[in-house]
Amino acid sequence: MAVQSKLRQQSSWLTQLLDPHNRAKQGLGLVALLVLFSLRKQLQQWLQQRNVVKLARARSGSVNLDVADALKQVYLPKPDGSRDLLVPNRGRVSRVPIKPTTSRTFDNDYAAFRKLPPTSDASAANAGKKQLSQQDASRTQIEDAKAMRAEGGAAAATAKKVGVNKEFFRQLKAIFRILIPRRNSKEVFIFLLHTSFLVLRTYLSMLVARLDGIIVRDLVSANGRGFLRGLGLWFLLSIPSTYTNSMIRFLQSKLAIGFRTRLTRYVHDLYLNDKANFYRIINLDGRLDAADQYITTDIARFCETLAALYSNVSKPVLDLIIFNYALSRSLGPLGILGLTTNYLFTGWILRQVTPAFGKLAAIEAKLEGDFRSAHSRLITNAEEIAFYNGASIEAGILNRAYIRLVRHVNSIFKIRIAFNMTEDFVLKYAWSAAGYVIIAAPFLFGQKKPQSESTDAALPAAKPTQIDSTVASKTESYISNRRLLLSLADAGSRLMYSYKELAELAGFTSRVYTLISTLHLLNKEQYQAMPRPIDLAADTPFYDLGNIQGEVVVGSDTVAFDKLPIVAPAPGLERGGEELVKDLTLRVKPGEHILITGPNGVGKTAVARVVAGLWPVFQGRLERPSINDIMFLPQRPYLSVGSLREQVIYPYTYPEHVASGKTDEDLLDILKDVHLAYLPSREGGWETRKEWKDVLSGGEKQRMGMARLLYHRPKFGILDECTSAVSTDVEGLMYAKAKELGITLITISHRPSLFKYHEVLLRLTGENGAWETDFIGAETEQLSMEHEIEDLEKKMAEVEGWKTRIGEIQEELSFSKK
Ligand SMILES: Nc1ncnc2c1ncn2[C@@H]1O[C@H](COP(=O)(O)OP(=O)(O)OP(=O)(O)O)[C@@H](O)[C@H]1O
Repeated sequence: MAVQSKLRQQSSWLTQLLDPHNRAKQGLGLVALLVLFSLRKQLQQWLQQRNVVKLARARSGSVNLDVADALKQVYLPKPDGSRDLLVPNRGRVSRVPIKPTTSRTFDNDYAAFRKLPPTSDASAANAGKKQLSQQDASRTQIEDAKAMRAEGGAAAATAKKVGVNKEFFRQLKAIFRILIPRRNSKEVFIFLLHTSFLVLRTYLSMLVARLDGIIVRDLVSANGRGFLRGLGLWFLLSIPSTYTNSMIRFLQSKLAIGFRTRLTRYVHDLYLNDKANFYRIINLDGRLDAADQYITTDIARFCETLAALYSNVSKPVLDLIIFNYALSRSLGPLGILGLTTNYLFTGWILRQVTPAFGKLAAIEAKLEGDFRSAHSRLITNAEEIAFYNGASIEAGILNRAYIRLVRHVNSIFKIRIAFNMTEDFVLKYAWSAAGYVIIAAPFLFGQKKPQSESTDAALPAAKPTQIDSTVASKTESYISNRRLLLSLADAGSRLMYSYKELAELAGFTSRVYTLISTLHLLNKEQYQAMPRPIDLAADTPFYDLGNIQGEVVVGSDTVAFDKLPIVAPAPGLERGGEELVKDLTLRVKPGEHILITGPNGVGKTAVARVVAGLWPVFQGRLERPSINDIMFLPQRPYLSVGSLREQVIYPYTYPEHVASGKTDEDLLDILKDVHLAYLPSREGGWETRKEWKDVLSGGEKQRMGMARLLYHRPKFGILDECTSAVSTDVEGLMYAKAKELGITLITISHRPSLFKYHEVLLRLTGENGAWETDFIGAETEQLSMEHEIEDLEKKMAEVEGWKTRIGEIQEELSFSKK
């Protein structure tokens, strides 16, 4: 009998805890809790396998690679066209499959991103540009004004209307296409799991509130056993509660990193494709200033804020619903009416005092970007700046960028003082006071017993106590309600904090959207269109990036220009692009080597830019070979991060080099041709990895550029003063070798000594875009030879003078010794 009563007592006790009105739901909750708890290990394993680095697949992969192999190459191509990124990791090699975003995906997404936000950096830039045109801008003025724009008004004008509005939700919707591309994306799974844990946390909070009340009730009624049992259950509850909390944080981070990976890959695929959008964004567009800041920092902050926001919003919303429901059963309709009025009124007050956090966040991000790019410029040009002793002026530029950032951040801090005060007062004090009043009313005025009391009375009776059971029951009810109210206040304040985060998210969303939108537009060659100035004479051509009419034929076996003006683009400027060469008409057939000369700044490199597709063909027609048959060598050779071998084979990857069938011996032969054969032994072999741009001299770098040409053997080579730092004798040998390999040379140079390696001369005169061609036949070549002979004879004539001077010096020295 005693045992039975004990059992009954215990079961009634548990029943009270697990809300007698909702046993089915509670049961389900507990089951879910247990299932999640037991699946913990499997879940983590699954996440690791799928997302973290996909290491396991690499280890058991069909190709066994060691770290040395992974250092040789970045990617491993696969038969289906995708590639595995090789990541050396703790002495092993991980293979991370990289599936490039398809052009179909980009086409599908284009419609969602084609509308650039009306008030972004673009508007700031345009505002500056408009001022410019009024000043009849000369090039210097343009540069000055560009600097002013970057320095001054841009930040203030940035993202004027950024905030939680319709535009924000439109942009967020567009970005979600990338974040969650499919219904079965892994982020959906993480999201659902995250949501389950959030629900579980709220459920556990309710159990804690209820248990709290029961413990105090047992305490008040001097029920020692009940109290101890409650304490035991309290610790038991702490296990799932702490686990739930850490899982929420874990899944939130997973969601953030998952989003970031998706966005970064998408942006990289759009930024670094064959259309060279990374070049266009700087040279053919004035809408963004520092894309690196957008890609590295803004995307990361956007993803972190978004992932955090979900748990920060959903948890308090869920809490508000569930706790209000629970309270409504204790406090009755009048209590709920009081609570709702309180929420609405205080919410309205807070809305009034909330500053425009979105706009502030966007400006802060822009200023951070400016500060960062100032540092990047210093690193890129460290040697030049050091030679000029330009540290102090650079310090000024950096400090100015930093001070502008700090001033802005400080102003945010100040704005926040008043807001935080109001927020704290409302959420901590006003809400608590309202809570006290609502709970106390039934007790003080005794008009109505709290409902929970009657509910409890309906339960199987708790152990009879010596103390007045009404007091115990009232205390229990009070403690439970008080805890629920405190949790409600907490949920409310978290919701308010989330609103702040939502506003900040609007700022980051605007930046990320602007980046993706600009890249999409550039990818479709949609540049900023400008209207033709009214005062422009009818016969003056107007080259607007929004109106490109030229035709480009890729795949031809010649390089041909047909009435093609070479125009320096001027993104967003009202006067349009500047015509450097007028209607160029010329055909370069294989074997017809051509030399382009002309004064500085006339547009020689511009011709190469147009052929390479970096600058648009505004009018006329261009024919050029496909990308594999033409190679461009710039004046400043770029040296990549990688081994010595990778410097020669650039832009080939190691597998492409292996597939080409060329060996290290072939590479050494090439280095011999450019007089760099000493490099592999001097630098410690082909695998040596160094910061090559600092290791090699100016002339060595240029010879490395020529080595690349001899390695790839394209049909055409466009050489833009790429041997200006190489001695003339070695330069001649390299040109002869290139011709011997069948490469047709289109050389840009001022050196007459190069005439003899070419058949045709294109001279750009710089007078109203005029140009002329000439055959470098015997006559021209002889003329250039004669020039050289003349030079040498002049020098020979000076020899006698130098000899006399040496004699004089020696005489003076012997005289001074005496
Ligand atoms: N990205 C650009 N946007 C607008 N104008 C440019 C750009 N790059 C160069 N220019 C301008 O185009 C003109 C031609 O430049 P280009 O580099 O073709 O000269 P160049 O004839 O090769 O001179 P040099 O002999 O000094 O190398 C110059 O006036 C230059 O200022």
